[in-house]
Amino acid sequence: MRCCAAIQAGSLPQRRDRRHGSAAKPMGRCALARIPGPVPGSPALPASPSRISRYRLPAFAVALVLLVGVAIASLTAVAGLRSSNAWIEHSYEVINQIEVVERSIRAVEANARAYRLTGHPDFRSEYLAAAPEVDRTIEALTMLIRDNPDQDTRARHLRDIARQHLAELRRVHDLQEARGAEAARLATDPGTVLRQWGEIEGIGSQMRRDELRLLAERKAANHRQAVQLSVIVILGMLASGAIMVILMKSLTRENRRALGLEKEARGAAHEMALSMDQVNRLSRQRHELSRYSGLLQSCTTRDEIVQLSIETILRLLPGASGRIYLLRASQKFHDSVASFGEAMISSPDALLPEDCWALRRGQMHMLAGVDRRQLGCGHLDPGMPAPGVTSICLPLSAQSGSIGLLHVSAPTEQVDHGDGIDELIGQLAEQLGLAIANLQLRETLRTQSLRDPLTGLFNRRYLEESLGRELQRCERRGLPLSVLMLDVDHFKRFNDTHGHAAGDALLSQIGRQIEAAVRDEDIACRYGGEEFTLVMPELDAASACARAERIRRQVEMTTVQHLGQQLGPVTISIGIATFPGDGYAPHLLLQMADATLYRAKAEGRNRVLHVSYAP
Ligand SMILES: Nc1nc2c(ncn2[C@@H]2O[C@H](COP(=O)(O)OP(=O)(O)OP(=O)(O)O)[C@@H](O)[C@H]2O)c(=O)[nH]1
Repeated sequence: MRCCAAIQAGSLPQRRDRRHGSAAKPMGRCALARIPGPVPGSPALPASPSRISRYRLPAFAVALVLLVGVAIASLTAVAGLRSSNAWIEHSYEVINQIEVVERSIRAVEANARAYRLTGHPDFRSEYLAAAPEVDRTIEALTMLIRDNPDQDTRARHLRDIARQHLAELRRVHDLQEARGAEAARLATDPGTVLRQWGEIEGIGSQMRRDELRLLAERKAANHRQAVQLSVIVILGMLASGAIMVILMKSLTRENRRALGLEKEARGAAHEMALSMDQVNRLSRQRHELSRYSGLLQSCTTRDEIVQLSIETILRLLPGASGRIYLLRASQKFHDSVASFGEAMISSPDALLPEDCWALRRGQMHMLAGVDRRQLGCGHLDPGMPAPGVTSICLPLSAQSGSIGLLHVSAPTEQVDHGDGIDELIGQLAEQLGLAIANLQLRETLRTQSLRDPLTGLFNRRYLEESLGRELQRCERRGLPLSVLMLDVDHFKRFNDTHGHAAGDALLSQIGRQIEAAVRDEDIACRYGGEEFTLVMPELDAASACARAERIRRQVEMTTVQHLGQQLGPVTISIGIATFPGDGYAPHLLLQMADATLYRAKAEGRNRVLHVSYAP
């Protein structure tokens, strides 16, 4: 498994480009092996929290303090305004009260004078009623301005003058009551009255002016306070508003960043899950391939290898179909030795190497059904691959070169899954090629160890192995078996006359003649030297004699071509022993055939002899 447990930033394994077998685009084969980068399409995020965020709390505190300050300042200013308004009202009250005092003195003065001039009792009543009012209004004025020492002094002075004036009026009134209007008029001192009245007016004016000055000052102070309050409120609101705006912006940015991170985390989790699936699938596939490798070691026949390979291919690609081809001995055609699955793309039973790009180039050739511009192999149906089907041709190679072809077709979505299944099938093909090549090599070696190199016939070892087996088989089935011993007559003389090489050529030719004369089930061997043995299962002595005679005649009629010379002809002698009449065991039959051969030699050579010892 290519996946690693540790997380590595951004390094993904490369997927092979299946169409050309080269490394290409990155794939998420190893999900654990990555920390996902920013999710595509997500807004660019700040790498770290904004600098403002660390001042956010103090900024909130400052904004809060500002708001509280503004509130306190506003309350204080409002209280100040209320107080200043009260003083303004107070000034108006004082001014008004001064007017009231002056009016009350004038009323007393006017009624007293009217009574003196007319003697009408109504004026007298008015005078008597108005006189006490003066004291009350002056007392009220004194109460209003008692906090202002200057005004208080003036008020007291005004009260004294007013009392003196009222006392003068009273004196004149009392005189009028006692001695008549004329006496009162004569007793009136206009100078004193005018002076007192002038003083009263003067004090009143002075008090009014002073109060008007105070009123102006209080109005100005009131205005200042109102302006200050406005400034404080505006500045406070602006400052706290600005802080709030900055904080809002910071929070919005932070929120956006958090949303981005969350989206990124969701994307990463999703990718991780997909990658885990891929890792598991890859692990299963690797396991299948390693199981295949293990079992392949134990396969002893080509059929087992082919069967195991097909089973593994179908485990890796459950919907696949295809064929396995092996190169014929003629080295020309590749014959199909097995097919599997329900063929999605048909390929013939035999094909020439020129028909397949994979065989020509010695590497995988893949065709995806969607792209018809790709080079298609000649052995596939025209118009193939079909849409949605991918065709993969993989050469089976060994050290000696190409020995066959694996053709697999499968649904494109299975092949194009991003987990390198084509690579796995490629590895399987490599192992399949090597396994078949090994098997072929083993068979060749085995054949070589059982064959005589000069004649191509089986050797004596194989004879001993197979004679016992064939004898048992015939015995079980109650059938005869004949053993023929053949020996070239006067071979030493032939050797001596024509040379050892000519002797070899003769032995080789006799071997070919014997091979051509026997049936498939017969076993033709070179027993040693110029001696041959034929095991003929299911053949009785008479039939064996007939066949032996045919061989003898063929050899007798044949000459050997050696170094441009026609040599021979030679003759052979043949001794025959037959089961069950001449023996029950392999070595007994061989001994009997050998003994008969020697007897044939002794009787004159160039003959076939069977001596029946049966009772
Ligand atoms: N060229 C050649 N000669 C062989 C080979 N093996 C054995 N010989 C020779 O075969 C000859 C056998 O001679 P003999 O056993 O005397 O038999 P013969 O000369 O055939 O006489 P008869 O069997 O009695 O007819 C010997 O000279 C061996 O050297 C071989 O592989 N090649």
